[in-house]
Amino acid sequence: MASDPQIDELAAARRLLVALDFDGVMAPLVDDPSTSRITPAGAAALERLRALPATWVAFVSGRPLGELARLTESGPDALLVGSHGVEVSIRGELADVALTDDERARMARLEAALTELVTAVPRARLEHKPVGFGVHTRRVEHTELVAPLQRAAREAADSIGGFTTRAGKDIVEFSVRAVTKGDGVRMLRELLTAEENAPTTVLYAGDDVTDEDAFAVLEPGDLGVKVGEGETAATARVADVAAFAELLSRLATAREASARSL
Ligand SMILES: O=P(O)(O)OC[C@H]1O[C@H](O[C@H]2O[C@H](CO)[C@@H](O)[C@H](O)[C@H]2O)[C@H](O)[C@@H](O)[C@@H]1O
Repeated sequence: MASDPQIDELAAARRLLVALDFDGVMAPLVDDPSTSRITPAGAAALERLRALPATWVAFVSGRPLGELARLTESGPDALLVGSHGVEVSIRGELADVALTDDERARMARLEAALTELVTAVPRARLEHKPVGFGVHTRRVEHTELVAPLQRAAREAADSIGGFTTRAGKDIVEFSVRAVTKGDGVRMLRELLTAEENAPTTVLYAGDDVTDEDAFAVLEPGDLGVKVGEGETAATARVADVAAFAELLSRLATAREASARSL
């Protein structure tokens, strides 16, 4: 759990960026990724934080940017990082991720290989992303088929070459770009700084291995919160999505009090 002094320190930050992973942090994991939603408690806490002065909320996700915007019901002012740091959108301005001919060709080869592999495993699913693919296995009933599928998918990517592979929760992902969520958090700091809103403090929360890249770029005074189990460089931990919504609510209450006392 984040301690009260940790929350109070965040609440008193001059300019606070709250940067959040989506799946497994704001939205509970579900079988069908298109139905994921932020919990009502999490949404209420975010609304309170967004209403505060010098406070920004951003999402940093492995999801494609367009889908992230839809699922988070983001408006034109949103700060969004999608595709594990590759796609960045700040207040509707979208950094271009035009694929090179070589990247396009390698993706086409991998798509053909993964389609064949996934089709052979009942209830496995291939997710198409702007710069890669995800091989989903959450719904596979014959669990003994999962490891061989994931191994064959990795081998296919390795034999084509130039892919970054990430293991997530019931998913293996392949990207033609090596950019990380850490790059995404750095980019958010830079873009807000260019608007003269440089965050003095960052709260980052994540539940997966890919979030470790973001924890790694946090600076003294920032806070990393790991949601759930697993090794982490984050200095605070909560049990699950509900506990993290509770943390955000505590932060909103403390920051509202600190805003009133200014
Ligand atoms: O960085 P995140 O926001 O945590 O996104 C990571 C991946 O999330 C999605 O997959 C995961 O969530 C699904 C819905 O709960 C679940 O069915 C799946 O098993 C999880 O791996 C998403 O589909 C991926 O594109 C994201 O990279």
